[in-house]
Amino acid sequence: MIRDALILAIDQGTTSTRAMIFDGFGQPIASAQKELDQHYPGDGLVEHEAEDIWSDTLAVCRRALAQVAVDKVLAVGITNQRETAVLWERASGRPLHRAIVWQDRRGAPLCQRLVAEGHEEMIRQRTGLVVDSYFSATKLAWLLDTLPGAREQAARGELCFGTVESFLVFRLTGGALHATDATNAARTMLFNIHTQDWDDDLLALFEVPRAVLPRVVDCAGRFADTEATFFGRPLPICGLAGDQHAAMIGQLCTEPGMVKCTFGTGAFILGNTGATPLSSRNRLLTTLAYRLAGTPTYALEGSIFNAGTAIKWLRDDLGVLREASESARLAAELPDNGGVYMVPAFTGLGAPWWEPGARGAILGLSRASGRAHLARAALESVAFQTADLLAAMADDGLPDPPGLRVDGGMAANDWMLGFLAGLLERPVSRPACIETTALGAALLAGLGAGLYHGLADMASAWRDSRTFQPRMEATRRRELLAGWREAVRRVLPAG
Ligand SMILES: Nc1ncnc2c1ncn2[C@@H]1O[C@H](COP(=O)(O)OP(=O)(O)O)[C@@H](O)[C@H]1O
Ligand SMILES: O=P(O)(O)OC[C@H](O)CO
Repeated sequence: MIRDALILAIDQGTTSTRAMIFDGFGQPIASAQKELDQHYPGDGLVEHEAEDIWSDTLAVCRRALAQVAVDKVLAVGITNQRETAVLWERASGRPLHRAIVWQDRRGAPLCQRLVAEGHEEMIRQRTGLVVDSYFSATKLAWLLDTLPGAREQAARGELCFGTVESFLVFRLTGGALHATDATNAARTMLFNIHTQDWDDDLLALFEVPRAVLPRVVDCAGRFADTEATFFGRPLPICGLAGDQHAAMIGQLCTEPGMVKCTFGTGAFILGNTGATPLSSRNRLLTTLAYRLAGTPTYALEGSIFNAGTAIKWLRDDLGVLREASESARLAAELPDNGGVYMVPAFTGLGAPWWEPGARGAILGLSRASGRAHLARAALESVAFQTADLLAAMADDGLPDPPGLRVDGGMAANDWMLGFLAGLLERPVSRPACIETTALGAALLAGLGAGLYHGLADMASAWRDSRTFQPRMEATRRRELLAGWREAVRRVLPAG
């Protein structure tokens, strides 16, 4: 094995674009990052400039590659914010509209119609998803309905739809490859997770012509080379996965019952269910953990739409925090939460409520409440939502997880992880490399390039850095969870 080979991982996230270079042992060698501009053109609307996504990706890759010998780079792995929909011209590569971001709720009326018409159960059975505007299908339908002539052009094969990795692959290969991987496809609400193909009935329901859709590939393989002009020489693209699925790989959650949670803008908990797609009675999603050599491994997922956003909001909009990390110190200053709860439903509530109409609230304020209470309430809200989802997974039959593996920008917060361990009554482990999403993309690319011979061969890439043990009294836990449930009840629409 040539472990001195390097892998370039591209992690195109909601708030930033990163390029990281790893060695064959999963050690980070170089990185570069750029914040991505967010556009909020109206209530519940969230967009990104697809051209920014592209130019930022090129820029960070070049900056990271400048720190290493490019001839040692064996392969490229790409991972991405999922569900975000891009529609572009096949001939020119020009996007027809800003990318519609996963948090965007403009598809909600169409979702309501589909539910009213009785399609919910069929959609759930085939895609594993709850009917919600989070997924790409209603975003694509909106684009095809809104842009003049788009549906006809799409039917003639003149347009390409893709999630962000698909757009990047298209651009990086100079338009040679229009592909998506199975994990990203599984988030569109157009893909049948059992047949592993686009579903004709769903395409008919959303009036999406097959010609606009990318080819669906595995998460690892030799897909295509980047154009030589971008990085000085062609680099083979060998790994593709949605960011939460890449994090499953980066966290080495490769056995049934293993669970990871990534705390970024949102928070996403995935539990590996092996070869079996478990059907949830708690409105969790059935999704792919990954697909290798044509064989899907399934997962249950709970999606929290707003996690780090709450901290970012306190910092950028209210000016309550100077730095995101200050939230840990402030939370630790208080003996308890003082009865203050925050429900950060800025763009509705995700699993298990799926309530696009819910909006955020801060409850229980008194004259004694200060900025420390706000910081603590924001951090606690993320832990409460995580606890709700793990309880739902256990109820759905996921084997009892020994602990939780965490990563993402917010996993740097020791106070939150300690609180979470107490709430879950389980150890919470943070690996040495919390950039597990990028690591997962690199490992998949290494697998596709033949650097690793299988998942077991990658096991040494995961190293524990700190495990937070549960230390919370049972009565306290019960009181806190009761306070949280009451707060959620107050933001859910009546009835
Ligand atoms: N020490 C911290 N404590 C709490 N939240 C943090 C901390 N550091 C970063 N965050 C939050 O984490 C988010 C960034 O995480 P990241 O994984 O980079 O996000 P994404 O991949 O979704 O763009 C931001 O919303 C930020 O507010
Ligand atoms: O960009 P992130 O890391 O917040 O992840 C976004 C998710 O993939 C949305 O489903």
